[in-house]
Amino acid sequence: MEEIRLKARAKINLTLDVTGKRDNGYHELQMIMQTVGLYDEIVLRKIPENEIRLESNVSWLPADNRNLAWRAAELMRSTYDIKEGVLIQIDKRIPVAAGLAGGSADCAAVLVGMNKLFSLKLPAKKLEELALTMGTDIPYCVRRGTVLAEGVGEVLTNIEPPCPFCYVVLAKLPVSVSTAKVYQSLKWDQVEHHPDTKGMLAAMAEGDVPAMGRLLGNVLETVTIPMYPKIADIKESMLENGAEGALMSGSGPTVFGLFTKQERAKEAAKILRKQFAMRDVFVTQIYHVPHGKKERRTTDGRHKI
Ligand SMILES: C[C@](O)(CO)[C@H](O)COP(=O)(O)OP(=O)(O)OC[C@H]1O[C@@H](n2ccc(N)nc2=O)[C@H](O)[C@@H]1O
Ligand SMILES: Nc1ncnc2c1ncn2[C@@H]1O[C@H](COP(=O)(O)OP(=O)(O)OP(=O)(O)O)[C@@H](O)[C@H]1O
Repeated sequence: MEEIRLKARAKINLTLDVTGKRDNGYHELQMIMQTVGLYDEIVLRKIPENEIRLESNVSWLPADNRNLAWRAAELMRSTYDIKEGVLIQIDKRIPVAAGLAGGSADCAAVLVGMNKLFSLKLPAKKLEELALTMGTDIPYCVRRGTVLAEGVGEVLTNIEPPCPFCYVVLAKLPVSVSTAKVYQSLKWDQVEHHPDTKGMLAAMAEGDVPAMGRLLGNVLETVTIPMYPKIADIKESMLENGAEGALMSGSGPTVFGLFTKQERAKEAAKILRKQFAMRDVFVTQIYHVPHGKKERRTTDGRHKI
């Protein structure tokens, strides 16, 4: 196999609670994470030169070891003594520094892709371990689906049945948020409203999207909304325009809304684009990871996952 094509999908946090802080500054989390349909497309290709090359459609995105996708390829090459080089092409669609784990998703996809491209046959658990050395969201991005994430984000429990299907509108203000700064500014022991994680798990088990909408919660909103009050206005607009619930994802600034009807989601997206002069508004949906899905070959011999 010379080339592999991958979809690196974005995540949303249906709940995000902080329950403590470790001596090293990292926070103890309890969050329900969910993959959505929006993805970056990544092609990995073997090249004869003993190096990693990275190209993307975003001119200002770093193409060296500052890029998490580059780092993933390098980690696999050095750990497993791979002599061949790799070209990474990223067609970026997930907004950057948005709370959607775009960089983490690219990184995870490259780990999965290198494992296949070089027939390393590493189990998913090993890929999740390698992922954690590069970022706390990355093990989840290797796993994907509906997952309860605890610890600093790396203790993962699959949730069965997964989140019920619904439409998701993502709306990102044209500002970038630093995850590190948000956590540094969080007064975790003064947070008054913690999300009801158990309640959310029960609502998901019932397949009750309206109840899920009422139970969405993210304590990082207490930091990011005062920085960008328009986030609260976007949430309100989503609710006025038919969302069952709306919440900031991760450290923000992206707001997501859950919709049971595709038409209403499309209409809300149209209104949001206009009302807040936002370009980054997407209508997507809950993504379910296919169970036991076999690798598929495209007609030209490339692999798809
Ligand atoms: C906000 C979330 O996206 C929710 O899913 C994640 O918790 C953040 O995941 P991430 O972007 O992969 O974060 P990392 O790259 O591991 O860490 C960025 C910074 O966030 C802070 N951080 C991260 C995770 C955590 N449990 N506690 C923290 O305080 C640390 O200061 C760290 O320097
Ligand atoms: N492949 C990549 N795609 C996007 N950003 C990347 C990538 N590699 C490194 N980065 C850097 O990572 C930083 C955060 O980008 P990212 O899009 O992952 O943020 P995020 O969506 O807030 O992530 P999270 O939700 O995990 O906190 C940016 O400053 C960006 O320059």
